[in-house]
Amino acid sequence: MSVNREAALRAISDIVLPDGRTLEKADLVRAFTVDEGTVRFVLEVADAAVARSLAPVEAEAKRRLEALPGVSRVQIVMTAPAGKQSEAVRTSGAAPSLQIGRHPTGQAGPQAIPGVRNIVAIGSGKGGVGKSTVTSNLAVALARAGRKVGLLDADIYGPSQPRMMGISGRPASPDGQHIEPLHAHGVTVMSIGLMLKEGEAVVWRGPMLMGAMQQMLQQVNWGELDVLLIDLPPGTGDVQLSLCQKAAVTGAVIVSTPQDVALLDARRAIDMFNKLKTPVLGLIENMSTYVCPNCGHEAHLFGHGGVAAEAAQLGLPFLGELPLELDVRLAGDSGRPVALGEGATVQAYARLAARLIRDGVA
Ligand SMILES: Nc1ncnc2c1ncn2[C@@H]1O[C@H](COP(=O)(O)OP(=O)(O)OP(=O)(O)O)[C@@H](O)[C@H]1O
Repeated sequence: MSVNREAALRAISDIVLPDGRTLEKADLVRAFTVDEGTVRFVLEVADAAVARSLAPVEAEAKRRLEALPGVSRVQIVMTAPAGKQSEAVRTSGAAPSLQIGRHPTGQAGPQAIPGVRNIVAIGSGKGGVGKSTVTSNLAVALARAGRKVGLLDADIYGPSQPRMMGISGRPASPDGQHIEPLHAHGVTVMSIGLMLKEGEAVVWRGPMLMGAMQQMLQQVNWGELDVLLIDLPPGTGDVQLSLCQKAAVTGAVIVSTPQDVALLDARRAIDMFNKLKTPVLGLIENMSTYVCPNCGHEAHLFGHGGVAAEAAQLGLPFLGELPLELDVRLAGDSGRPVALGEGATVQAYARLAARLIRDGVA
């Protein structure tokens, strides 16, 4: 049996603070989530002294929540709002170094981003299958097809879009509240990697990731977009969860190589999106065929057709296959995605872009 979010929130709402207000009245609870028996939330406090005075409140909240049937774990993070982070406080992970903005705030449900017509998440079960490469090239192909495209690099554990799209430098925030995205190859780009010190995000836990994702979605000046592509980290973790909880995601595209092991992980990713009630728009086979640049011989290094077969079995659209080609990697490494040029791979990306436009999701 699992407890629902509202019941869990209700259980702590009337805890009385030292100043006589209830927890609900004081509005200190942020990013309250219940996930398979784990309750997590942030107690946002003014400074370290207030945090100390609230220790009994934290203990009481933990006690009450742990007493609820179906709750196996309670994680409470006490932290100061942005701008007060140096005085802070005690957290179960490091505070986000997005110095502008705020910690995660309560939100009724998934929200649209003003001006953004579609949000398409690009995911994969396994790392290294080419998800970021596909995202950058698809973004360029959609821009070449005349669409207004945004690209959010949410791969906090290995943000590669700055390199692939050829952008660098910390994005500006003239008002201290909103982040100005960068622009490259006709695409509006933001990477969480540009806002972090190296290695920082790896210690973050659920609430911190959630806050950072919320900022990337809602505080970046995305402008008018036909589609915002989101390059997710591989696997099925807190970023995916935060995204689908915070943003009205149009759907997810899954990238896989044809290998069985990659497909197995892709199935897990699909299962996660199904659980999060995010439609899966289809599957893409990357590194499908290798054409020798010298003799033109075709080889299938990772097998071929496995993703199409998997899509058919799952009753999902197969969106297309993309060849394994040296130029793809070289272009990615040089910051100029291969889709900016001409040739067979470029046409494959153009077909993929046309398909998403035709399906009304880009
Ligand atoms: N079709 C392709 N042909 C040649 N090289 C490719 C192709 N797709 C991806 N690569 C290369 O494979 C490597 C991994 O690709 P990429 O970083 O896009 O994968 P990923 O799934 O996003 O990985 P991560 O798990 O790190 O997020 C990169 O060096 C990239 O240039």
